[in-house]
Amino acid sequence: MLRTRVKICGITRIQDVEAACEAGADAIGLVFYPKSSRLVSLEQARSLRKAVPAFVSVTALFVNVPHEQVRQVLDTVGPDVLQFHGDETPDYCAGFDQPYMKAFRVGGPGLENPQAVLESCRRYSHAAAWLFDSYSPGYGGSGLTFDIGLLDEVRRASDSRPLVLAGGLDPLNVGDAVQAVRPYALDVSSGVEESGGIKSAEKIRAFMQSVYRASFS
Ligand SMILES: O=C(O)c1ccccc1NCC(=O)[C@H](O)[C@H](O)COP(=O)(O)O
Repeated sequence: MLRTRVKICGITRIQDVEAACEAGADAIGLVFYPKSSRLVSLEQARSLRKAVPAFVSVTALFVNVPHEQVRQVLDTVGPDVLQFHGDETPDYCAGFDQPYMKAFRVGGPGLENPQAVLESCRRYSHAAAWLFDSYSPGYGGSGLTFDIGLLDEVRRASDSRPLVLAGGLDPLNVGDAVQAVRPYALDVSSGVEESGGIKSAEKIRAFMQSVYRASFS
């Protein structure tokens, strides 16, 4: 059995890249959403990317940006995976010839029941993974949890993609979430932070320890 993979999202500082990688994170996320407290500039993103060791991947997160903006990040930063967290269409997401994750804001409009969640996901059949976050008036990184029962149909479906669980995870609740959902990976931001964009090495370590424990129990 493999340990559930972990992405630490919304990193803005080199020391947080180091803390995440030393604790065993599999991926880090860089946020290119202007309204986010975790927004990074292209220059910042390039420096952070260089600090990431081999075998740890880098995800670039966008919300409803023009195609050219994603291209610019691909060309200058070189992320491994794209994460679309807004209302991007399947054609748009597939248009970069790059692995991508589509985020679904579970419990929000059109995603209020398990069947609707599955139908929505199936539109993104080319996605490398489907990411499930809670609905919030902003687009994500809210620290809010959602009813994981809404993922029942997705978990049952035979054509499901790797499932990434997000939304309000922290060192205390992640163990139960892993055991209940058995996702491919977890994505966390607020739960390992001191404040917006400032991660806590201690919370990251505690989060990883909880994930290790739950993955093998
Ligand atoms: O982090 C942000 O500010 C953000 C802004 C807009 C869209 C998504 C954003 N973050 C996404 C994530 O950090 C994670 O994928 C996920 O939403 C978990 O966030 P959290 O509930 O804070 O752990």
